[in-house]
Amino acid sequence: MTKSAQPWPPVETEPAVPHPQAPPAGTKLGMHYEHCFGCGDQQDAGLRLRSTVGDGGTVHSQFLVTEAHQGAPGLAHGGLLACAFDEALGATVGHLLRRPAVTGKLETDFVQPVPVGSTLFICAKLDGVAGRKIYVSADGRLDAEDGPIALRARGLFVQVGFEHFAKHAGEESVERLKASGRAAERDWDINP
Ligand SMILES: CCCCCCCC/C=C\CCCCCCCC(=O)SCCNC(=O)CCNC(=O)[C@H](O)C(C)(C)COP(=O)(O)OP(=O)(O)OC[C@H]1O[C@@H](n2cnc3c(N)ncnc32)[C@H](O)[C@@H]1OP(=O)(O)O
Repeated sequence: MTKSAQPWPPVETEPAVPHPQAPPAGTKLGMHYEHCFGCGDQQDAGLRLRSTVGDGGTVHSQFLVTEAHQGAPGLAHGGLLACAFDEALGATVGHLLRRPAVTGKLETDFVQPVPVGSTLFICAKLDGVAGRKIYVSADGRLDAEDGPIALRARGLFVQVGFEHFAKHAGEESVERLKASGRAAERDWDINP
Protein backbone atom coordinates (compact mmCIF):
# COMPACT_ATOMS: atom_id res chain seq x y z
CA MET A 1 0.00 0.00 0.00
CA THR A 2 1.03 3.56 -0.57
CA LYS A 3 -0.16 6.94 0.69
CA SER A 4 -0.96 7.92 -2.89
CA ALA A 5 -4.70 7.95 -3.65
CA GLN A 6 -4.09 6.83 -7.24
CA PRO A 7 -5.06 3.25 -8.13
CA TRP A 8 -2.19 0.98 -9.14
CA PRO A 9 -1.71 0.03 -11.89
CA PRO A 10 -3.43 3.20 -13.14
CA VAL A 11 -4.74 1.51 -16.31
CA GLU A 12 -6.20 -1.89 -17.09
CA THR A 13 -3.37 -4.39 -17.44
CA GLU A 14 -2.69 -7.97 -18.40
CA PRO A 15 -0.88 -10.13 -15.84
CA ALA A 16 2.90 -9.70 -16.10
CA VAL A 17 3.92 -13.33 -16.60
CA PRO A 18 7.65 -14.05 -16.31
CA HIS A 19 9.28 -15.12 -19.60
CA PRO A 20 9.64 -18.91 -20.01
CA GLN A 21 13.42 -18.43 -20.02
CA ALA A 22 13.45 -16.10 -17.03
CA PRO A 23 15.91 -17.23 -14.35
CA PRO A 24 14.19 -19.40 -11.71
CA ALA A 25 13.67 -18.48 -8.07
CA GLY A 26 16.94 -18.53 -6.18
CA THR A 27 19.05 -17.31 -9.11
CA LYS A 28 21.54 -14.59 -8.21
CA LEU A 29 21.42 -11.90 -10.90
CA GLY A 30 24.66 -10.39 -12.14
CA MET A 31 25.42 -6.79 -13.04
CA HIS A 32 23.81 -5.69 -16.29
CA TYR A 33 26.70 -3.28 -16.93
CA GLU A 34 29.84 -2.90 -14.80
CA HIS A 35 29.76 0.94 -15.01
CA CYS A 36 26.10 1.14 -13.96
CA PHE A 37 25.72 3.37 -10.89
CA GLY A 38 23.09 1.03 -9.51
CA CYS A 39 24.74 -2.38 -9.88
CA GLY A 40 28.20 -1.99 -11.43
CA ASP A 41 31.38 -2.89 -9.59
CA GLN A 42 33.41 -0.28 -11.53
CA GLN A 43 31.67 2.68 -9.84
CA ASP A 44 33.54 3.52 -6.64
CA ALA A 45 30.59 5.25 -4.96
CA GLY A 46 27.94 3.17 -6.74
CA LEU A 47 25.21 1.29 -4.95
CA ARG A 48 26.44 -2.18 -5.95
CA LEU A 49 22.91 -3.45 -5.62
CA ARG A 50 22.76 -7.24 -5.65
CA SER A 51 19.59 -9.07 -6.66
CA THR A 52 18.15 -12.57 -6.42
CA VAL A 53 15.02 -13.92 -8.10
CA GLY A 54 12.23 -14.69 -5.64
CA ASP A 55 8.97 -16.60 -5.97
CA GLY A 56 5.95 -15.39 -7.93
CA GLY A 57 7.45 -12.70 -10.16
CA THR A 58 9.53 -11.03 -7.47
CA VAL A 59 13.15 -9.93 -7.23
CA HIS A 60 14.90 -9.32 -3.90
CA SER A 61 17.71 -6.74 -3.90
CA GLN A 62 20.04 -5.37 -1.24
CA PHE A 63 22.54 -2.59 -0.85
CA LEU A 64 24.64 -1.24 1.98
CA VAL A 65 24.20 2.50 2.63
CA THR A 66 27.66 4.06 2.98
CA GLU A 67 28.98 7.53 3.79
CA ALA A 68 29.20 8.15 0.03
CA HIS A 69 25.39 7.95 -0.08
CA GLN A 70 24.56 10.68 2.50
CA GLY A 71 22.18 13.60 2.14
CA ALA A 72 21.71 14.85 5.71
CA PRO A 73 24.66 13.85 7.94
CA GLY A 74 24.41 10.16 8.69
CA LEU A 75 21.32 9.61 6.53
CA ALA A 76 20.91 8.36 2.97
CA HIS A 77 20.07 10.91 0.27
CA GLY A 78 16.49 10.54 -0.94
CA GLY A 79 17.37 10.76 -4.63
CA LEU A 80 19.96 8.07 -4.17
CA LEU A 81 17.35 5.82 -2.54
CA ALA A 82 15.08 6.47 -5.53
CA CYS A 83 18.00 5.39 -7.71
CA ALA A 84 18.17 2.08 -5.82
CA PHE A 85 14.50 1.49 -6.57
CA ASP A 86 14.99 2.44 -10.23
CA GLU A 87 17.68 -0.23 -10.44
CA ALA A 88 15.72 -2.85 -8.50
CA LEU A 89 12.53 -2.30 -10.51
CA GLY A 90 14.47 -2.18 -13.81
CA ALA A 91 16.26 -5.42 -12.97
CA THR A 92 12.90 -7.04 -12.19
CA VAL A 93 11.51 -6.04 -15.58
CA GLY A 94 14.68 -6.85 -17.51
CA HIS A 95 15.38 -10.24 -16.00
CA LEU A 96 11.85 -11.58 -15.47
CA LEU A 97 10.22 -10.32 -18.67
CA ARG A 98 13.43 -10.28 -20.73
CA ARG A 99 12.38 -7.08 -22.45
CA PRO A 100 14.65 -4.02 -22.75
CA ALA A 101 12.77 -1.20 -21.03
CA VAL A 102 13.49 2.24 -19.58
CA THR A 103 11.96 4.08 -16.65
CA GLY A 104 9.07 6.30 -17.76
CA LYS A 105 7.84 7.22 -14.28
CA LEU A 106 9.11 6.51 -10.79
CA GLU A 107 7.17 7.39 -7.64
CA THR A 108 8.69 6.99 -4.18
CA ASP A 109 7.16 7.20 -0.70
CA PHE A 110 9.81 7.91 1.93
CA VAL A 111 8.38 6.34 5.08
CA GLN A 112 11.32 6.61 7.46
CA PRO A 113 14.97 7.75 7.28
CA VAL A 114 17.65 5.28 6.20
CA PRO A 115 20.84 5.64 8.31
CA VAL A 116 24.36 5.17 6.97
CA GLY A 117 25.45 1.64 7.81
CA SER A 118 22.04 0.11 7.23
CA THR A 119 21.31 -2.42 4.54
CA LEU A 120 18.19 -1.77 2.52
CA PHE A 121 16.25 -4.88 1.52
CA ILE A 122 14.12 -4.19 -1.56
CA CYS A 123 11.42 -6.61 -2.70
CA ALA A 124 10.07 -5.76 -6.17
CA LYS A 125 7.18 -7.38 -8.02
CA LEU A 126 5.65 -7.23 -11.46
CA ASP A 127 2.16 -5.70 -11.32
CA GLY A 128 0.92 -5.75 -14.90
CA VAL A 129 1.55 -5.04 -18.56
CA ALA A 130 -0.40 -2.85 -20.98
CA GLY A 131 1.22 -2.97 -24.43
CA ARG A 132 4.71 -1.45 -24.05
CA LYS A 133 3.90 -0.24 -20.52
CA ILE A 134 5.14 -2.41 -17.66
CA TYR A 135 4.07 -1.64 -14.09
CA VAL A 136 6.24 -2.69 -11.14
CA SER A 137 6.36 -1.82 -7.44
CA ALA A 138 8.61 -2.44 -4.46
CA ASP A 139 9.01 -2.11 -0.71
CA GLY A 140 12.32 -1.29 0.97
CA ARG A 141 12.93 -2.59 4.48
CA LEU A 142 15.66 -1.75 6.98
CA ASP A 143 18.31 -4.35 7.80
CA ALA A 144 16.24 -7.49 7.18
CA GLU A 145 13.77 -8.98 4.69
CA ASP A 146 11.10 -8.52 7.38
CA GLY A 147 12.48 -5.28 8.84
CA PRO A 148 10.49 -2.06 9.13
CA ILE A 149 9.41 -0.48 5.84
CA ALA A 150 11.50 2.59 5.02
CA LEU A 151 10.31 3.20 1.45
CA ARG A 152 7.78 2.15 -1.16
CA ALA A 153 8.05 2.78 -4.87
CA ARG A 154 6.01 2.30 -8.02
CA GLY A 155 7.38 2.48 -11.52
CA LEU A 156 6.23 2.53 -15.10
CA PHE A 157 8.81 1.06 -17.47
CA VAL A 158 8.38 1.45 -21.21
CA GLN A 159 9.60 -1.28 -23.51
CA VAL A 160 12.08 -0.05 -26.10
CA GLY A 161 14.21 -1.58 -28.83
CA PHE A 162 17.99 -1.55 -28.70
CA GLU A 163 17.87 1.29 -31.25
CA HIS A 164 16.79 3.47 -28.28
CA PHE A 165 20.30 3.17 -26.82
CA ALA A 166 22.02 3.54 -30.19
CA LYS A 167 19.94 6.61 -31.06
CA HIS A 168 20.43 8.44 -27.77
CA ALA A 169 23.89 7.29 -26.65
CA GLY A 170 25.44 6.19 -29.95
CA GLU A 171 26.12 2.81 -31.53
CA GLU A 172 29.08 2.49 -29.20
CA SER A 173 26.73 2.21 -26.20
CA VAL A 174 25.14 -0.95 -27.58
CA GLU A 175 28.61 -2.33 -28.37
CA ARG A 176 29.66 -1.60 -24.79
CA LEU A 177 26.64 -3.45 -23.45
CA LYS A 178 27.45 -6.41 -25.66
CA ALA A 179 31.12 -6.25 -24.73
CA SER A 180 30.11 -6.37 -21.07
CA GLY A 181 29.15 -9.95 -21.86
CA ARG A 182 25.76 -9.57 -20.23
CA ALA A 183 23.34 -8.25 -22.87
CA ALA A 184 24.93 -10.60 -25.40
CA GLU A 185 24.11 -13.60 -23.26
CA ARG A 186 20.43 -12.84 -23.44
CA ASP A 187 18.12 -13.93 -26.20
CA TRP A 188 15.91 -10.85 -26.14
CA ASP A 189 12.51 -11.17 -27.75
CA ILE A 190 12.72 -7.85 -29.58
CA ASN A 191 15.53 -6.15 -31.45
CA PRO A 192 18.30 -8.28 -29.94
C1 LIG B 1 19.46 0.24 -19.20
C2 LIG B 1 20.10 -0.69 -20.28
C3 LIG B 1 19.41 -1.99 -20.45
C4 LIG B 1 19.89 -2.81 -21.66
C5 LIG B 1 19.65 -4.30 -21.53
C6 LIG B 1 20.69 -5.01 -20.67
C7 LIG B 1 20.14 -5.97 -19.67
C8 LIG B 1 19.33 -5.27 -18.58
C9 LIG B 1 18.71 -6.12 -17.58
C10 LIG B 1 18.29 -5.61 -16.38
C11 LIG B 1 18.77 -4.38 -15.68
C12 LIG B 1 18.20 -3.04 -16.08
C13 LIG B 1 18.30 -2.07 -14.91
C14 LIG B 1 18.18 -0.64 -15.41
C15 LIG B 1 17.69 0.26 -14.32
C16 LIG B 1 17.75 1.72 -14.70
C17 LIG B 1 16.69 2.09 -15.68
C18 LIG B 1 16.82 3.55 -16.09
O1 LIG B 1 17.21 4.36 -15.31
S1 LIG B 1 16.39 3.98 -17.71
C19 LIG B 1 16.93 5.71 -17.78
C20 LIG B 1 15.88 6.67 -17.37
N1 LIG B 1 14.77 6.73 -18.30
C21 LIG B 1 14.92 7.29 -19.53
O2 LIG B 1 15.94 7.78 -19.92
C22 LIG B 1 13.69 7.29 -20.39
C23 LIG B 1 13.53 8.63 -21.10
N2 LIG B 1 12.24 8.67 -21.82
C24 LIG B 1 12.11 8.15 -23.05
O3 LIG B 1 13.07 7.69 -23.67
C25 LIG B 1 10.73 8.12 -23.61
O4 LIG B 1 9.92 9.11 -23.01
C26 LIG B 1 10.04 6.72 -23.43
C27 LIG B 1 10.86 5.62 -24.13
C28 LIG B 1 9.87 6.37 -21.94
C29 LIG B 1 8.64 6.76 -24.05
O5 LIG B 1 8.75 7.38 -25.33
P1 LIG B 1 8.14 6.70 -26.65
O6 LIG B 1 8.10 7.78 -27.71
O7 LIG B 1 8.88 5.45 -26.99
O8 LIG B 1 6.66 6.26 -26.29
P2 LIG B 1 5.41 7.10 -25.74
O9 LIG B 1 4.29 6.92 -26.70
O10 LIG B 1 5.78 8.48 -25.33
O11 LIG B 1 5.09 6.29 -24.37
C30 LIG B 1 4.66 4.93 -24.45
C31 LIG B 1 3.49 4.79 -23.50
O12 LIG B 1 3.98 5.08 -22.17
C32 LIG B 1 3.24 6.17 -21.60
N3 LIG B 1 4.17 6.98 -20.81
C33 LIG B 1 5.42 7.33 -21.11
N4 LIG B 1 5.93 8.10 -20.15
C34 LIG B 1 4.98 8.21 -19.19
C35 LIG B 1 4.90 8.86 -17.94
N5 LIG B 1 5.95 9.56 -17.45
N6 LIG B 1 3.77 8.75 -17.23
C36 LIG B 1 2.72 8.05 -17.69
N7 LIG B 1 2.72 7.40 -18.89
C37 LIG B 1 3.83 7.49 -19.62
C38 LIG B 1 2.70 6.95 -22.79
O13 LIG B 1 1.55 7.71 -22.43
C39 LIG B 1 2.39 5.82 -23.76
O14 LIG B 1 1.15 5.24 -23.36
P3 LIG B 1 0.09 4.69 -24.48
O15 LIG B 1 0.79 3.58 -25.20
O16 LIG B 1 -0.22 5.87 -25.36
O17 LIG B 1 -1.06 4.23 -23.65
